[in-house]
Amino acid sequence: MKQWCPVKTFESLFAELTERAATRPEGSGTVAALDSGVHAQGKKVLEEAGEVWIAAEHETDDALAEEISQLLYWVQVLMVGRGLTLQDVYRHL
Ligand SMILES: N=c1c2ncn([C@@H]3O[C@H](COP(=O)(O)OP(=O)(O)OP(=O)(O)O)[C@@H](O)[C@H]3O)c2ncn1[C@@H]1O[C@H](COP(=O)(O)O)[C@@H](O)[C@H]1O
Repeated sequence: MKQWCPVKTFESLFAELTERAATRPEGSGTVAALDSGVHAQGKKVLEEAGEVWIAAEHETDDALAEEISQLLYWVQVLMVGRGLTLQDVYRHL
């Protein structure tokens, strides 16, 4: 039988990463990403942004979507690391 798989959203991923930061489960890549510090996180944001740009110019829609998902993840890691909430960002939209 096929397992039910909830759809992940920007908000639910942020909640998941916030929970990882609080509980620090063993083997979590997010915990390692948070521990790597703001300088390393910022470099990942830039790297993923560059990959989004390249994918937008040269790759398929699906490849572009995957790169965008990675950019969103690293932006969220940076936010959680700095202690920003979604509301801190949304109030500027
Ligand atoms: N959505 C993500 C996610 N997106 C990107 N990444 C990480 O970001 C890195 C992407 O950087 P790289 O570009 O170096 O990765 P790559 O494998 O070389 O891929 P390409 O960009 O070259 O295609 C990978 O190492 C991934 O581990 C993510 N790591 C985790 N998540 C989600 O975050 C949640 C918590 O994850 P854990 O903390 O690992 O439990 C889970 O829902 C995960 O699905």
